[in-house]
Amino acid sequence: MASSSEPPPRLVLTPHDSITPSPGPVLVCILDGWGENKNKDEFNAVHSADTPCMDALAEKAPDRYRTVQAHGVAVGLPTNADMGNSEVGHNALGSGQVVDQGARLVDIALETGSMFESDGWRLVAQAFEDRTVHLIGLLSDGGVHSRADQVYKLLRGAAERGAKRIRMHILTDGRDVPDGSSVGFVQQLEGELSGLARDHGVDGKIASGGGRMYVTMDRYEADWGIVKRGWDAHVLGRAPNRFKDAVEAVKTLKGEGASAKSDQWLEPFVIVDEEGSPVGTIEDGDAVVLFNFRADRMVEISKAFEYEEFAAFDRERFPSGLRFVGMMQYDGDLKLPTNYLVPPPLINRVSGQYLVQNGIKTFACSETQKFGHVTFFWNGNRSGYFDEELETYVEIPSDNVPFNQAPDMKAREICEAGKEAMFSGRYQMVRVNFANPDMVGHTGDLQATMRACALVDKCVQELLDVCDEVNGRWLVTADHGNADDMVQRKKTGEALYHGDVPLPLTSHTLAPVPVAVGGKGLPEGVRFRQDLPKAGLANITGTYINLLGFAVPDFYEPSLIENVQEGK
Ligand SMILES: O=C(O)[C@H](O)COP(=O)(O)O
Ligand SMILES: [Mn+2]
Ligand SMILES: [Mn+2]
Repeated sequence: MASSSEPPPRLVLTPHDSITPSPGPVLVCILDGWGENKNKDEFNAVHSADTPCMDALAEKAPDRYRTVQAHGVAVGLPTNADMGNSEVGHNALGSGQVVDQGARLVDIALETGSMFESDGWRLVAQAFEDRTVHLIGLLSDGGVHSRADQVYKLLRGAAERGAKRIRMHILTDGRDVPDGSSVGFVQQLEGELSGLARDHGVDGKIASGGGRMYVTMDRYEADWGIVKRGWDAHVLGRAPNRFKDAVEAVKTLKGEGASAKSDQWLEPFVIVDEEGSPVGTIEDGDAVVLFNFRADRMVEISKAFEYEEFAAFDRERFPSGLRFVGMMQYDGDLKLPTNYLVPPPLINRVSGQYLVQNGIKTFACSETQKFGHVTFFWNGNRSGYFDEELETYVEIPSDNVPFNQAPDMKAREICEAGKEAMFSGRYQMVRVNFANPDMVGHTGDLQATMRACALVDKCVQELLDVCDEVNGRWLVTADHGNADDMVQRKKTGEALYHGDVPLPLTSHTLAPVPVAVGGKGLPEGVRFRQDLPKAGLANITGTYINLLGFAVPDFYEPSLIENVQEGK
């Protein structure tokens, strides 16, 4: 994450030797969470939905259709058991590079101990003697925003180095991990805290929490009310639900049977002592550590803790002298937060920098929930424009509802904006992201997700038609799987049921994702190379740079395409 204050590198694109500049715009279309899963039963919403456009891309032009890896080490994650996600996926799509991502960098900082020698850690350590250390974040082993094993190592590191009083503020998951798993994670954390009391005499307690989609972890300013609920619970010790015990809190708020709430949406709670006082409000001089490594859902809460001037909601009390750190610096341009434990991935010379330095005009659009994906993540975790003259970013406001209740989301509006941008003749590159397969997929609602996939397929067809009409070239792909598997499975692949109800899968998948290229403006001889069977998302950057008519910068992963009728 470099800052825009660095002198910009001089980045020159050279013409491709056989693919001429595109006569019309190059459309890059991201279907968020649309995997190509080999398991094609009724729980694969991509497969089960009516998707004539994507089906035809695969069937009618097989040498212009393939899949690429979107998970694990191919996108900079620690292991191939790690599913892909929007952050690492869009980083790769926008930068043409595979970099070690947050999850891996934190693992390394814990293994080598460098985390405990960082300036950020020294700041936290100032609170060990006579103040409280608060840890706030997503409690699960999803590995998308955080990992419980890293949190436990962090806790032990603090205890071994003299922390005396620790309070945990936990967001329950059920989105990157199965719904219902949060009780187990809370029990596990309680076990860790008991171990710290036994081995190091640490007074450690869970102090507050709530579901990640309802408390604290908003993103892209979709709904600041979510962050306020978190502030009230974590800092002020105020929530509509008060319990003496965190396991009881999560079990009760979740409820049972048909009216059970998803872990993602639990109401905020605080833990109180025998007298009814909150056990862990955040006070002057305390240390606060946000333990998520991923940025998007930590930016707003970071602003609430860091900015003295702050208007998004009334904080009522702003503790003074806080020792506030993030697991990482979440926004390099804003330098937010100022203090952090692990330096974030450095993603330099991203495609957006190349495009503006070569005068290419770009249009990027999505709805709020994915807006930062096609801008901030795409640009290597940089907020703002590289060049406002050459770039137009359009955000369509998302609804604030569970998306199975509105599975169309803003697909139609995004489609219209993309068409208009192509018709306008103002842009050489138009990129859009459709949020539906991912956001509806995360609800675990199979029918709604099928509807979402069918609508997105229609929108893609409309965009491709317009792209052809204006003599453009197009590339359709996705950032990771999600909608392609909507059920939890046994190791053998069979669906798991509770009684006769299938157990929903709300998380992403390990599936590869489709890539299709085409367009009236594309030379006939362009097709996918056969020699890159293990290609991943980072290979797509060079591919759209070729579609624009340029050669791929040397240090980027190679392009997926070749022109077998050179000069035509
Ligand atoms: O934050 C989320 O919504 C999920 O944890 C991951 O989804 P995304 O990576 O597609 O944003
Ligand atoms: Mn995504
Ligand atoms: Mn997702």
